[in-house]
Amino acid sequence: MAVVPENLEWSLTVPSVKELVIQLPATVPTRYIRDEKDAPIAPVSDPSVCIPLIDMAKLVNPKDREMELQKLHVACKDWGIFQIINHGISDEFLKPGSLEGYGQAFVVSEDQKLEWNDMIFLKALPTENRKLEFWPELQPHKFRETIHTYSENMRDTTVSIAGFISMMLGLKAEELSKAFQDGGYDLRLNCYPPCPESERVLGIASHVDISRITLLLDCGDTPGLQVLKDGRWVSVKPIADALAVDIGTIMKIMSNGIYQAPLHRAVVHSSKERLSVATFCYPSTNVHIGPAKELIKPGTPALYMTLTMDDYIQRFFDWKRDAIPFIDTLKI
Ligand SMILES: O=C(O)CCC(=O)C(=O)O
Ligand SMILES: [Fe+2]
Repeated sequence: MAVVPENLEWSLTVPSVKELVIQLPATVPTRYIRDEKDAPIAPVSDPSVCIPLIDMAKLVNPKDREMELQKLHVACKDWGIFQIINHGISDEFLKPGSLEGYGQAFVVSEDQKLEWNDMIFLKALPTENRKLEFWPELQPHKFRETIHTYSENMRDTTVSIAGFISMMLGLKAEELSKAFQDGGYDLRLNCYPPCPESERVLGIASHVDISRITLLLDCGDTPGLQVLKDGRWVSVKPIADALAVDIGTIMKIMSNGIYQAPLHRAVVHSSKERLSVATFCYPSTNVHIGPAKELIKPGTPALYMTLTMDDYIQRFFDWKRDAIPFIDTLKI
């Protein structure tokens, strides 16, 4: 008898999408097909639906800083996602090489729709969190060193963004930066093989990240990421050397709902493979998650409960995905 996962911490094993594609199917197994009606996709020609672009060089330049900080604040409030350029990470580390992936997470029933995606999920920082038995050792060449340096670069970038965000929210910048410095960083390497029925499947179904902040790297120029804004799916156009910064549920709670944690998804292409790397930043386990105390005043009560990181993760694993959005289960 098949083992049925009790919660989202365990996942049923599913076939590899890449292996399926090798057989050159003309159609796709029904388990991947999603024909249900969804929000419309915004036309790419509409300039009002372009996700905000933040220049990190301007954030550190006293002459341009004030304006760019305002842009950042508005991006977090209105979108919860933006792209950053001039983040200082060398190009070499934005190309993590050819990544191979296998597996899917959160598959809890045999008839649940599957994603057109093979992925590898790794705990990267702090280094003692690494379970090296899951890390490829010899192939791809230099995988371990590359991921090590890559995750450290992602941490440094997240720490600077956190500093700027805390300034705009009126929080103590050093405290938040320190919390991000000591946080946990997990990597999800997504591989979306080409799909003969690309319009009828999803690479990643619509979701909100449960992290504090997620940095997303497109390894190439094939678009795939879409974010839901005002009832329409907006495509994020990959920009060379840019990273997308996505506000997760923890940051939305911390900001007491001032910042958005947007629904996003990944669509796939009919003839091109797409690779992306998501770096999820979490607080370390001893940190409490809740609205920042500076933001709770008479007239602006806490909208979300405060709980330990362990409780937060446990609640996520026990959450029933089809019921209410996860963040709503944490409302006071
Ligand atoms: O591939 C993408 O652009 C989206 C990835 C994503 O949302 C995730 O891994 O959580
Ligand atoms: Fe995501």
